[in-house]
Amino acid sequence: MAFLEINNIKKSYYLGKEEFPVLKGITLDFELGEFVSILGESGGGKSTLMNIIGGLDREFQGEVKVNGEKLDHRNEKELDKYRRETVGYIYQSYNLISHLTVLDNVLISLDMTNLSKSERESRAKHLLEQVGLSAHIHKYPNQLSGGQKQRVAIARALANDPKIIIADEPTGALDSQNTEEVLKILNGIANEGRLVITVTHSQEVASTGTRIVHLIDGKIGDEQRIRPASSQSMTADQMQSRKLPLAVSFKMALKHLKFNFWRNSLIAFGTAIGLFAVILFSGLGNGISGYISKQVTAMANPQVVSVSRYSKTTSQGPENGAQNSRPGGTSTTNETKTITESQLEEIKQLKNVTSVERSYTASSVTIKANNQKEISALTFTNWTKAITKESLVAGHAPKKGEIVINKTEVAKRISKKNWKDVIGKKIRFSYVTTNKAKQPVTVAADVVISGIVESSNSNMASNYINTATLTHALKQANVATDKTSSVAVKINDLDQVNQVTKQINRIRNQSDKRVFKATSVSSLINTIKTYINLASTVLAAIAGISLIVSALMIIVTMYMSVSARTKEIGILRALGESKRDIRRLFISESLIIGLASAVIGTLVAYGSGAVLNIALSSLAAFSFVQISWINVITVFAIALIISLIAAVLPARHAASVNPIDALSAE
Ligand SMILES: Nc1ncnc2c1ncn2[C@@H]1O[C@H](COP(=O)(O)OP(=O)(O)OP(=O)(O)O)[C@@H](O)[C@H]1O
Repeated sequence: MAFLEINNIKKSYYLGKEEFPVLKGITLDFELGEFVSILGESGGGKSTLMNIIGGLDREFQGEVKVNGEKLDHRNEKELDKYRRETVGYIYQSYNLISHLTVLDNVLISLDMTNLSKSERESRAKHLLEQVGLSAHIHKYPNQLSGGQKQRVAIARALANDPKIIIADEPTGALDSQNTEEVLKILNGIANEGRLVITVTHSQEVASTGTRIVHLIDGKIGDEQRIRPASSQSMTADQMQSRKLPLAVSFKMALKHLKFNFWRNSLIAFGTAIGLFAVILFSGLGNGISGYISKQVTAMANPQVVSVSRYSKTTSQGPENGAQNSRPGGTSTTNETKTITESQLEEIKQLKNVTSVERSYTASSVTIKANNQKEISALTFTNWTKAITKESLVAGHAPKKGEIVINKTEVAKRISKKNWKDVIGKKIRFSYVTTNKAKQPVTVAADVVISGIVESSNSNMASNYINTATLTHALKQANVATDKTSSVAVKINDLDQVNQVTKQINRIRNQSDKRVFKATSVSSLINTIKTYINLASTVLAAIAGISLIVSALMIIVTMYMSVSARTKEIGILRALGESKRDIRRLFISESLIIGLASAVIGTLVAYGSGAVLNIALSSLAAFSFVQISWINVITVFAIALIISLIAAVLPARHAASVNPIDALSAE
């Protein structure tokens, strides 16, 4: 039984409906140790026959039997394995992969074997030494002569220790000296006990083999035995083939990206711009919301809810004490509803409420320091838990008999330059209001300045007097202290603030009317944060549009890469790589570009964030750009998803290329 049998092979090409028969029933037997030359005129179907024998062509009639077993050419995976294990190719045009070194070109085949890394490398070096190329293993194909290239191709064809070597015009592009050397090597290969089948036009080449087969008009003409086949049998197979591991596809992708380093770096940079913008805008959003909540919580305690009476007409309820209301709950201009003791109790009973303080507001207040002019038209409120210590720029919160004054409104007017020195000074405040008998009275007291606040909100009362001191002065003037329009409600847990605020707002009286209007700073912060989030999301979305451009860029690059590398795809398929391996190769390339651009985008965003923070530090001692881990992870995820999506179509296209057409690509 012959090692390779081909029986009644028929193959036609079709142009439209017109049939062009090329092979018209070819039957041949081949033995191991033979060096068979197939001679025939140009266009006679020699390459077509080689593609069928080599397992590249699946569209034919007839059968190919290897070692007595029929090759199922309908089964693509079986053919991949056959090419990987049994066949080695040598072409007229060498078909080396230009971006891989000589050594790497030989290693591609070996990557599909079960040899260890060091075994693969030493075998590749050994094969290159056998063909006399030891000194050239780190060169790229374009740095070699034609004869050297063909010897690399021979070393590569032998790498996986195949039983069959198919050589399609192996000396067609070589001068006589190189031709002689290559023929010697091929004869040596046959003598080792392999089957060498070569296609040639040259009678000289043909006559160096063991047998010549003439192909005439799509059929076998005469056959000529020149000498007997080598009787040497091949040593038992040391190697077994394996599917190409993912890591190898990844490494090959890296090598190709390295080969076209600048072009690929530009693409990665282009993609990185969009990612950078997304990450920076998100970081800016984080920073600004952080800044605003810091500012707001510095102004007022977020754990305190300000409660006033609910009124439909004045739905803009007073915060932190009504501006237009007078202490004692009486008002000269407007009938503002006051909070009674029992209503205050009702709030006190609510869960999570730790204390309720009345908020007294005094307007048109006059103060006088020793030997100084009067300062008038001021607004005072009592110091409640709603006011934070952070709002103090100097001194401490007012204890009994003390007051905290506003920096610009009062302190600087008392002492322009040394405004901090006013702390400890005694002042007298006074204002006119109505007493319980609705008579105008003056409320006055001597107080010591304990601290200074800087209010950034001019609408807010910005001088704070100790509560006990104020109520004492009110009582002395016979002004009611149990009816105010506003109270400060302290809640024990920041997380409960919104819940309690809602609860207070839901309280209804006997006639089912809403009683209170509660506002908390945390709800204000939340509202502001929502707006900032919205703004930064819109900005990030705009940046996202540039990501679409990036994705298109990767798609175009990948498509260009596929068409520029059609031949490489053909070579890899001929070496036994499957469609899946080709797909993985291109997807890996795209993923690496995506990953690189995410790294670049993140680094540039961190860098420019730091620069922005320094530039903005004159505005406030705060980092306005705060890039979080979530931002970084999101951007990496976006980059990987984009590059994956961008690679899918080109990679599928690459995998679907017919290997024969790919090999004949220019
Ligand atoms: N994909 C194809 N579609 C249509 N016709 C084809 C195709 N490939 C080859 N042919 C035709 O089939 C015939 C045989 O081609 P093949 O390449 O096998 O010849 P060959 O004997 O190897 O020629 P040469 O010695 O010039 O390389 C030629 O006439 C060629 O034009």
